[in-house]
Amino acid sequence: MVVGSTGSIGTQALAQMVRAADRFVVRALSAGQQVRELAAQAVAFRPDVVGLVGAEGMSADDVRGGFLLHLAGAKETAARDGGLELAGVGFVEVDAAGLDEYTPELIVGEDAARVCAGLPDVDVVLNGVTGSRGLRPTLAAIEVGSVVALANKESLVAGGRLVMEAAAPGQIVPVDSEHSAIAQALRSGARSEVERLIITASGGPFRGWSAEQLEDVTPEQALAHPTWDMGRVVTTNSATLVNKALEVIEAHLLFDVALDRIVPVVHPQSVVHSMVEFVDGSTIAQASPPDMGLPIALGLNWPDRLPGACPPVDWTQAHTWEFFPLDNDAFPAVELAKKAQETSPTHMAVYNAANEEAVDAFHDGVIGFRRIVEVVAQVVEAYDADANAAEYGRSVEGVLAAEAWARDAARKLWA
Ligand SMILES: NC(=O)C1=CN([C@@H]2O[C@H](COP(=O)(O)OP(=O)(O)OC[C@H]3O[C@@H](n4cnc5c(N)ncnc54)[C@H](OP(=O)(O)O)[C@@H]3O)[C@@H](O)[C@H]2O)C=CC1
Ligand SMILES: CC(=O)[C@@H](O)[C@H](O)COP(=O)(O)O
Ligand SMILES: [Mn+2]
Repeated sequence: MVVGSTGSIGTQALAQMVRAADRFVVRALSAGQQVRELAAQAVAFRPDVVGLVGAEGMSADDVRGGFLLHLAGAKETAARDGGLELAGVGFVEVDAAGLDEYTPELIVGEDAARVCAGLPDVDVVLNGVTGSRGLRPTLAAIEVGSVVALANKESLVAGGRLVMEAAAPGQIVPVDSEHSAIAQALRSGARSEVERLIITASGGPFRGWSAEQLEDVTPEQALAHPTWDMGRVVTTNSATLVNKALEVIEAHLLFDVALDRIVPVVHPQSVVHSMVEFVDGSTIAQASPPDMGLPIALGLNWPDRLPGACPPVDWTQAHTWEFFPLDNDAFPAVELAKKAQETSPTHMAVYNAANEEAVDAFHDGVIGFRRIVEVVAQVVEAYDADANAAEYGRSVEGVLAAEAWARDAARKLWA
């Protein structure tokens, strides 16, 4: 099943499932507000269950009504055209047999993703939701024993050890490109032979810029990622390097490697997705064009590869791959995260929540680009004084309380 099926990761996952239709049956789909798109996806994939949060202020009845209306429209189109054009997926052929009678069970409300993710007898739950709202769905899937193909890094970073301790070994399969690359490279040696993890970063649209140059950056500039086409939050996080900060912590938790042995390296081409250095001086890199099709397909089908998931590097052409150290002065987000992770079990939940608030404020024109990471730093520093920091890390409710505190503290900075 796919949580966040209408997003960038979700639609690319559906495209992979269309390509390898003999291997996948979609049991459930869940989305936020895109009712029309979800209804079309439902008609194309015929899940038993769909989940919808719905737009703010809409009643559950209105959301249901809207969905059923769009479902009827999508059925009509599919019957007429023999299929449906889905955003981010392409044209999907639809079998007319049983189409009229098809109506999925519909779960509506803020909890819809968690309910869908927690359905029993599902092999793999792909979590493609954005933000730490993905934490409960991740935990629900783990609890019922499904494999979690995890794109939603925030749930792991915010939940921390809680998530890793709830999961059985191998139950979380990384979809994030860097972590998929590391998981692939780790197959080259024993865990005891691993020296360091090298996480590549594109450097974002402002690679090489000084702190002063970053002062007047606009949302439009921040969303112009040089190599990847992704959702708004992760793209903004790439520009501030907060994405790399979250990914360093994600790697630390997933692969149980100490923070001082995880090295972020700027690689503007985004072809080497990360590397593992072994004790004998050998470095194993995973390379493919910047296309999430590969890590998504591998995450859904782990440990087996899906043929044709993405085109390979064209080795008949000349290529230049560059690697540079990170500029921690202009982009302090990674160092800040390492310190936060070492301070308490909930400091990264606070870091991430403050960042989510600051990213929204930046896009709303309330704060400037550089303020995003400054806000995160201020909120994390203020949290040091909270006597409950360690206690919060022992339960989901505690993590959510720490997050709520952080969101409030962040908003007060520009109120
Ligand atoms: N995009 C990429 O290439 C990569 C993304 N990632 C990670 O994957 C995750 C998803 O990113 P991306 O696909 O870019 O994000 P998008 O913003 O494109 O998609 C987010 C999805 O979450 C859904 N959603 C929004 N609010 C809720 C809610 N309250 N409950 C349930 N679902 C909700 C959205 O639904 P709707 O649109 O219907 O409102 C949408 O389907 C992030 O954690 C990101 O960091 C990691 C590596 C690469
Ligand atoms: C595709 C993917 O995994 C993103 O998380 C990507 O890594 C973002 O690029 P940056 O390296 O610029 O953060
Ligand atoms: Mn990534």
